[in-house]
Amino acid sequence: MSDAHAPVLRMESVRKTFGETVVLRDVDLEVAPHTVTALIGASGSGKSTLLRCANLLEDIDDGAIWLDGEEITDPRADQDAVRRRIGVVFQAYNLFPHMTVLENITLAPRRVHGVSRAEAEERARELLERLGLGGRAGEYPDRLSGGQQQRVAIVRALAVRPRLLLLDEITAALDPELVGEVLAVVRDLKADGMTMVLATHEMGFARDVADQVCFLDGGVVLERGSAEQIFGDPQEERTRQFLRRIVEAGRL
Ligand SMILES: Nc1ncnc2c1ncn2[C@@H]1O[C@H](COP(=O)(O)OP(=O)(O)OP(=O)(O)O)[C@@H](O)[C@H]1O
Repeated sequence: MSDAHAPVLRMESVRKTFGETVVLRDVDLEVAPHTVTALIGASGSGKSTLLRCANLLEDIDDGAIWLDGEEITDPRADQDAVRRRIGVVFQAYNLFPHMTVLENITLAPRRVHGVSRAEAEERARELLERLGLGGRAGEYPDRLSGGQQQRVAIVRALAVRPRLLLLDEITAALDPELVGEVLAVVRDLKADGMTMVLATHEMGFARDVADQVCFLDGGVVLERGSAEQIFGDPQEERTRQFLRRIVEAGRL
């Protein structure tokens, strides 16, 4: 697509069921280039499933999804090629314990993208430096803190130069004092213009960093808007209730 303003990701009327359970219903989403979309909502509201559908890790039951104007849910779409354009970071870092940081990061560029070892290592070292991990390339993951491991997982996702980055609760497994360093990385990536969709329980962070906030409730995007609007002037009672509970829990 040549239109610089066309959505990077678009979902239309997406429905996802697991057996009898409808997990996403009629989900519409548009993610503009160089923006951050935060998915918020109670546990089980469908945030992770939405991200997994966007990356084709889950098949959808109805609706359609486009990446850069190409319908990726079209059965003729090359799913592997689509996944190569989307970086994903999960709550669990999923680093290979028997590989060094550098090997973890260069695996996909070399094996999947056919990048030469020299080029893959150069890019990896550049990213490690940028994310404050210069000097860690030769370490094994278990020698790193949770926050450092998660930053390595982010570097690994960035190493293939993704068009879109999906971040699923990337701070959920971290000790509170390590959360900040990972969120700082997301802020930096936003400043660099990376397009991101993130599911998060870190409301303060969502309010600060997101251009668009979607509140999910029972698999429906019940309310969406700017961070200012959703956190400052929510229209739906369910959104107000959710945010009230967050405030009461001292998490906003
Ligand atoms: N593979 C699966 N099989 C059956 N049900 C599933 C599966 N994955 C998710 N679900 C169900 O789908 C619903 C939405 O789950 P999902 O993980 O997307 O929610 P979430 O908003 O990301 O929750 P959390 O904030 O706890 O991560 C839940 O009811 C969950 O039990």
